[in-house]
Amino acid sequence: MAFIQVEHVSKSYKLPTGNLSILHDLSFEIEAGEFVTITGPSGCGKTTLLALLGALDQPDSGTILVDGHSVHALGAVRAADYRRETIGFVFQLFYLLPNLSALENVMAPLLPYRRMLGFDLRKRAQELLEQVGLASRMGHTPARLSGGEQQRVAIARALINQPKVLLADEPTGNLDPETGREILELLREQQRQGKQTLVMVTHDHEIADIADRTLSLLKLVKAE
Ligand SMILES: Nc1ncnc2c1ncn2[C@@H]1O[C@H](COP(=O)(O)OP(=O)(O)OP(=O)(O)O)[C@@H](O)[C@H]1O
Repeated sequence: MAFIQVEHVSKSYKLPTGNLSILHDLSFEIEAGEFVTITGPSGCGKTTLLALLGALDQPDSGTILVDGHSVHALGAVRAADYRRETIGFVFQLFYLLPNLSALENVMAPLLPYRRMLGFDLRKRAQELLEQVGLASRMGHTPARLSGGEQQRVAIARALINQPKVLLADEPTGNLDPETGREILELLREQQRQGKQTLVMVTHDHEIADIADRTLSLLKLVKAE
């Protein structure tokens, strides 16, 4: 069985004017450890698909299995457990907490569970910041970091729970080309080391070219 199995998934959004149908009977598989990019025209549903894989939202119909577990119809608590245990998210706009230091941002997702963890959270966060090249910036708040450095913090944060799956939504979209390449290499290196499955939404064909595989979505948005 494939590590990620998406079968006959459809998704629409309810608007005051009616339903906006985005994904239609979508099926695909992703193997463990693969680096897959999702491409397609603006508005075709790439971010929506990533949200479904991360159980941030639910499909109208169809099934999504990740590592053998159904994730398409989880309640809020189990969805949060699934994300904490299995998923690391990296976003285009970083979404770091502005009043926290880099170190505190990396620790933040697991801070409420600190006493239940079988490891030293602060030590792991420090190690991750070292791995992403920010050993000397741990005490800085996001405002004192460049865009590339902020994305490095966000990558360390995504890795704090040692996720099996990394979901990245245009992680280089807000960076200049050179910094974007560095961030991509970093993500790739971390993914190889951690043997994670990496699913990345991107508009950048160069990124799609270095991925193991690309899923191209068509724009089939329909108002009903
Ligand atoms: N929560 C929501 N409620 C209503 N409509 C939404 C919602 N989220 C997304 N949409 C609409 O669904 C469509 C798909 O959005 P989505 O963000 O998944 O596309 P995308 O392919 O990631 O686009 P882009 O490349 O521009 O980021 C768009 O028309 C968007 O306006």
